[in-house]
Amino acid sequence: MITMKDIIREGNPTLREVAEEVVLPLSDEDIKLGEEMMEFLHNSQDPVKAEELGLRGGVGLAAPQLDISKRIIAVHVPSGDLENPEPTLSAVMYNPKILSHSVQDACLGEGEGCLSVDREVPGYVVRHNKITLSYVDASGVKQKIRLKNYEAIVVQHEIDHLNGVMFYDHINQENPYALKDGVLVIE
Ligand SMILES: CC(C)(C)[C@H](NC(=O)Nc1cc(F)cc(F)c1)C(=O)N(CC(=O)NO)CC1CCCC1
Ligand SMILES: [Zn+2]
Repeated sequence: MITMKDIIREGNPTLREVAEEVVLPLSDEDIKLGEEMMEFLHNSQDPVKAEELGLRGGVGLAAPQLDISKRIIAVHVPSGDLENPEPTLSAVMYNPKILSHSVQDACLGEGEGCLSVDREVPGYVVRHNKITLSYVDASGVKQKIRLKNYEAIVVQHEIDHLNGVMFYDHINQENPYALKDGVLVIE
């Protein structure tokens, strides 16, 4: 079972590598890894388990964060209201690829953090507001989906990890809260 000790932190060179595409058909090993990554996200969002296991509440995870330089990500975005337990996005994605994106950019009003970064790095992380994404799912089926707003931000944050990019690479050094006209701030 994945816990925080399995997650590498900034400074580990693996976080700056470009990860390798996963070979298809998916191996049992890669399928199992995806399941474990999703289990981590579920556990991390369960107050009892997160407390027991000392987990930070995670919404996404990329294989390079486990020191495995493969193009695998897991995302689990809760719906946000307790009545509706259905997550708005929950998927293990193999070889995810952004096919196209909106001209419209967006950022989280709160800025971003990272499970591999044990410090606050303030500032806006400007990303695409909408993306069209292809990936292979855990059943080996090629999927093509469109995402926007928070879900799109999460997936872009995870795909960055597959390309050795950290969220703070996007922050404007001169003025971390500088915003070009028209960037949507997502609260
Ligand atoms: C770094 C951390 C603060 C833990 C961040 N979570 C988060 O922003 N909020 C959150 C946590 C939940 F459990 C459920 C929920 F809906 C929201 C996160 O998981 N990531 C993922 C990560 O580090 N992947 O490598 C960072 C987010 C910043 C923007 C998108 C992902
Ligand atoms: Zn991260």
